[in-house]
Amino acid sequence: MTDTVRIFDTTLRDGEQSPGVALSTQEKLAIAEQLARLGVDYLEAGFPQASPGDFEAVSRIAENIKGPTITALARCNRQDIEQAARALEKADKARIHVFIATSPIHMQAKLRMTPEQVLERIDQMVRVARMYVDDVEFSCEDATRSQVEFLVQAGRLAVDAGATTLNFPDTVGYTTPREYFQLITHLRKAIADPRITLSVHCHDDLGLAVANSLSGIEAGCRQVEVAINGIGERAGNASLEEVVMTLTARQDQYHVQHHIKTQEIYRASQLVSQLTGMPVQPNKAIVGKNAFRHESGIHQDGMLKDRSTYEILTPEAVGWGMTKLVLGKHSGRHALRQRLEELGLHATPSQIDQIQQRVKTLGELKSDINDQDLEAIWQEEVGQVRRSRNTELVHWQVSTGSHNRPVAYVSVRVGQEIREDSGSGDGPVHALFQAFARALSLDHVQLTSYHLAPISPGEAGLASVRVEIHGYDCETRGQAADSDVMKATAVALHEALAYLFERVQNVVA
Ligand SMILES: CC(=O)SCCNC(=O)CCNC(=O)[C@H](O)C(C)(C)COP(=O)(O)OP(=O)(O)OC[C@H]1O[C@@H](n2cnc3c(N)ncnc32)[C@H](O)[C@@H]1OP(=O)(O)O
Ligand SMILES: CC(C)C(=O)C(=O)O
Repeated sequence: MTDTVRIFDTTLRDGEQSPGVALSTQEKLAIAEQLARLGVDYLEAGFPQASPGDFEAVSRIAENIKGPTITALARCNRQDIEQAARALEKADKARIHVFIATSPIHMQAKLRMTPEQVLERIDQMVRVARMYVDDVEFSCEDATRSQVEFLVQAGRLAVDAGATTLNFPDTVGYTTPREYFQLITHLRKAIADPRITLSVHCHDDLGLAVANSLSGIEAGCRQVEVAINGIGERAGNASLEEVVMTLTARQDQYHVQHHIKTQEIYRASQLVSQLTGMPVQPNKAIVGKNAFRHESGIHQDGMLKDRSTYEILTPEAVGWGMTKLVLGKHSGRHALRQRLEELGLHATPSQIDQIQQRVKTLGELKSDINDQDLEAIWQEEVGQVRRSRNTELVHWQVSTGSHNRPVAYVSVRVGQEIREDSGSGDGPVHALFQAFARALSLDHVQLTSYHLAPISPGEAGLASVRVEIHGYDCETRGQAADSDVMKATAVALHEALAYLFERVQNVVA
């Protein structure tokens, strides 16, 4: 029998706890689709009790994403667990993940509970979770600063109450590989129940999250909790790509299998970076821009003679450099369909027509359309990051220069009605924002964030624009990609303001 480590992805839960990150439901669905394609075993979709938005996102993912077991986080209280169960109702495979802190500092200072009260709560709440699902994970938050015998007690109690996975997180990134190995080895022997999966969840405060996770696996954990690009609370979580590729490249050391389709890693990394607005550092292992680039002469000479002189992994293994056909303005539908299929992206004939128009327009500016360009276009035309169809951006125009104040004019269709207006501002983005706000009669709105990032290199490469708008007691976001930065800005502003407009209309109606 093969020994398999289950990959539990928490990009959409702990990953979204990264300061400055707030994903919309559509963006979470787009990431969840890619995580399913990647082959993660468990997909932690969120914390439904945290907000109505989180609840909606978990529910939509549970309903629409097939393959992984969809997981929702809950504190050890009845409301959180019931809310998680409601959000997971439509999932084919569901898990509730309940947690409570077990370290003296967390119990005393944060929970204000005695150890006995914590144990009682674990027993009660794991039982409540089991009333809703058969698959319950229990986590001892701050396990690595907890007393070992208390962890044993908590773990045994959770198992007796029905937990099927026990997770011992290094919540504050405090442990070291050797210490964690010893802790997990002790817990495995003391709890000794072959029906239970032990799990690790490591944070990167000391830069040891991946090393500690691998230590946990060596000590017998068969679930590892990770996030794409290592995003997460504070310094982040162990990165999925680093853990998975270490297990892959060093089979000789770890002797375990996993279910990840490694060729999907690079795409997942790009999508998460684009939608969260968190760039990947160039020297990041596996997915950084420089991860497979060789600069110095001696290295290049070695590479030309035999790639394995300086490459322990091939870029193709993680989905880099798979392009076989060069797409551009002369490409036809066949080539386009084939490339999309190679990338695992499905589109109907009419969607292919729309994508082809976008590819041709971009091809006028850029000689070869790479996979990142194509995926960004697909996401907008077919994928989950598609535009609202209730209002339509008909026309936009912006003018700026050294001697005139930027002015913008926009025209938007709302149902049968065409609404037009103009605006001026300190810069062209502000002018466009004003024009849209006036056209949609949105008086109390503020542009709180504007983020511009290149998607693909080169002068005419696609750029992604993300905006955040505050108004009417709500934060909305818009995102668009285009080689024309102002066009991407107009589409993103329209998307965010159209959402607010529809919300205000619904409230009034
Ligand atoms: C290690 C981790 O990553 S844990 C997950 C962290 N994720 C989040 O916090 C998600 C976002 N959080 C939120 O939206 C909010 O904190 C909410 C909705 C969950 C709770 O909001 P509030 O009710 O306003 O409480 P607040 O966040 O201020 O305090 C947390 C409360 O939960 C209690 N609590 C914390 N963890 C647990 C737990 N695992 N089980 C039971 N109670 C807990 C705290 O003791 C505190 O209780 P108190 O109000 O009686 O003092
Ligand atoms: C809820 C748990 C698993 C967690 O996120 C942590 O301890 O870091």
